[in-house]
Amino acid sequence: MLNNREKAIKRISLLKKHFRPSEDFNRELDGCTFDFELAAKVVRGLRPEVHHQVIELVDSMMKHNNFKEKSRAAMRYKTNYWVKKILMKFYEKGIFTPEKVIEDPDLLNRCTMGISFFGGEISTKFAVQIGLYLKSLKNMGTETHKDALMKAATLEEFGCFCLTELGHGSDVSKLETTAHFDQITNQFIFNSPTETSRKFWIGNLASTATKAVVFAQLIINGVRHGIHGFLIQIRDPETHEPLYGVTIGDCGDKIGMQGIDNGWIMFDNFRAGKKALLNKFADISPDGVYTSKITSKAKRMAVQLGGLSGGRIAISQVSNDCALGVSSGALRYWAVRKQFKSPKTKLETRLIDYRINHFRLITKFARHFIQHVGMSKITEFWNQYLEGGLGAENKMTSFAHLISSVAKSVFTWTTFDTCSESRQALGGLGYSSYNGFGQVLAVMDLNRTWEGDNNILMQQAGKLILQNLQYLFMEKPVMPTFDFLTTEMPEAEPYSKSLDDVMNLLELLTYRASTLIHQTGMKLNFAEDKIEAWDKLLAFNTYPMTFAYFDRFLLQNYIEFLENFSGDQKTKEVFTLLGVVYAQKVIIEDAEFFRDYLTRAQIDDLKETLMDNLLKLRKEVVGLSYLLPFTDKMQGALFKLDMKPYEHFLDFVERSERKANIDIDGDIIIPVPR
Ligand SMILES: Cc1cc2nc3c(=O)[nH]c(=O)nc-3n(C[C@H](O)[C@H](O)[C@H](O)COP(=O)(O)OP(=O)(O)OC[C@H]3O[C@@H](n4cnc5c(N)ncnc54)[C@H](O)[C@@H]3O)c2cc1C
Repeated sequence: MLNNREKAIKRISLLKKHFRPSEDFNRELDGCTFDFELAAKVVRGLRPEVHHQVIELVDSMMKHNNFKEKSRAAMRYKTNYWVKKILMKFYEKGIFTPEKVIEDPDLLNRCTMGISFFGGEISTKFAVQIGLYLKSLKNMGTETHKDALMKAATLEEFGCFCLTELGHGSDVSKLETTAHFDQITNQFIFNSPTETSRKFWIGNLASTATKAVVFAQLIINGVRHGIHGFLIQIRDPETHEPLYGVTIGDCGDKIGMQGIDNGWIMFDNFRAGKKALLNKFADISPDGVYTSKITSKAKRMAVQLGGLSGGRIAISQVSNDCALGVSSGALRYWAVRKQFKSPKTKLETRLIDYRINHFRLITKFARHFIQHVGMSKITEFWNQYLEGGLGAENKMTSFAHLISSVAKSVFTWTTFDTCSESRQALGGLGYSSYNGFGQVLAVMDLNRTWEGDNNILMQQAGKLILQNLQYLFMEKPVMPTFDFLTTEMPEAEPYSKSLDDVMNLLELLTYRASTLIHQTGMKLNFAEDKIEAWDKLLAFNTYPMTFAYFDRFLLQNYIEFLENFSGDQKTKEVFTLLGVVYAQKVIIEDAEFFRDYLTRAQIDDLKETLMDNLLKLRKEVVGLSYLLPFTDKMQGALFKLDMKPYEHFLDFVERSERKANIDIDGDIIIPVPR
């Protein structure tokens, strides 16, 4: 029988040819009480096998993680190079086919997001080409646009997704770009009437794309029909020059994502044929009459853009993976790094053995682990929604929007926070670019803004949560995950059950979610000026309610995961402990809410229990960090799986000195002026 250490070595050896672990690795893995192989199988099973295949294939293709020492131009060149190389390899190996990508662009989008640690730019470029451009052609286009779909899937044509303008990003109903239909020539005439109507921030636009999906106000005979999507050629396929009537520029330097060519575009009486309209949800008849089954402009826009929220699911996944990877790496480093002698043992203490550090990072690791399990359920919901087809009649539409919005907000906010704490956890060495934090923090920062700014998404999610309360009073069925809600607000009464039991913790989180939903609903209902009240209630009512709903959902889902786990008792205990720590921290952070249920003494006891639980987790957590599907090339220099941080870090530093003017993987020489 292999012990945990040997099982872990066997698994890592599959990814890494010569895995020679340090003594620290041996000690940490020997200390774990759970069954490594079983737990790894369970964690891996949370994702379709193709996710792992993609990571393993890309891992085998890369020489090094691309830590940046490159110019913007070199980064862009490398990004395009790798996107093409990786996709063609997927096709060659049969992991995907162009037809499969067209059929299920969300799957490729999520899989390629999973490789973001090889380079955030590479996965973002896939997201722009597949998750935005190809998917909008699929969702909004018809037979007419089939050819462009195939060219997008094979990368014969690169495209971009032009929604945001300089003046408006969140409120896209106010976009200013116009598309007048000219009935005489049967053409659309595109214009950017103001400076603020310039499409801005558009990925792939500055130098890559020849085609664009452009969102503009459709105007026929002076009548405005709202925002519609159009597919247009923007550059000459031979010369790559912008077409007549199109001006394209570069958005310039950014605080990250240098490998993505974000650009701006303006139109001056640019003409495109009638086929440019992506006409699944609206069309123009041969005699120039506008037709659409969806009568409301707002609904039409929501349906057109709705399917794109799959990008939010992918961002949620990649963010949480990143947080798990980074916090795991920091915990491994802490298991090696020592500072200060213990007055008791007279030996230097490992950073991971300080109790404050348990609180700093093990609590975060636990949350991201619970979110990791939650992600699998959220993806399941998303796939159910897609099965219903896009359109106003799909009953899952509102729920899909709710769950993707709140997941994206919570996962990206918690990830940014975890990355920042992990950077600090590495002390001064965390500031070296070879540990990847510059890139990671920049990307995770961006994830909070694009695909819908988190604050906007929280408002939209809040509205949809409250809709469920209304449904209950109207005796209509509620959305999935709202079974806990009733027309009665829970009575607040002293709670005497154990706070170290995951089911009891769920009970408390259920009271909290249910009470906050009722309280917010009531305040809005009784407000004289509902618009004013909505704005005022966001900070102390709607946001806390939305977080509370999601915290509860995550725990409920995690308990289902535990109930379905059929392995040994010890492994189950460790998994349970993660859930308990997650929920205890949530309750302590919102002790103010629980004051009607829990006395001050109970909260103080809970804090002690949490610290004791963290101590128990301390001996498991480094082993747990190896369960996750991360490969060595994804890790920063200090995070390597063999737990020899100084060796790897110095290797990076020395290589960088030797090759100060050479790209880290030795491919491009960047001339240094002498
Ligand atoms: C690197 C990068 C790449 C991008 N790529 C693309 C792309 O390929 N295609 C594309 O179309 N777009 C792209 N975007 C644009 C991105 O989607 C938008 O920036 C984003 O949706 C936010 O819009 P905004 O910048 O207009 O912010 P704003 O809407 O101006 O928001 C600014 C702040 O105001 C807050 N706010 C706004 N409205 C309200 C309100 N009602 N109540 C309270 N607070 C509010 C927001 O929460 C935010 O914090 C990209 C952006 C970046 C930075």
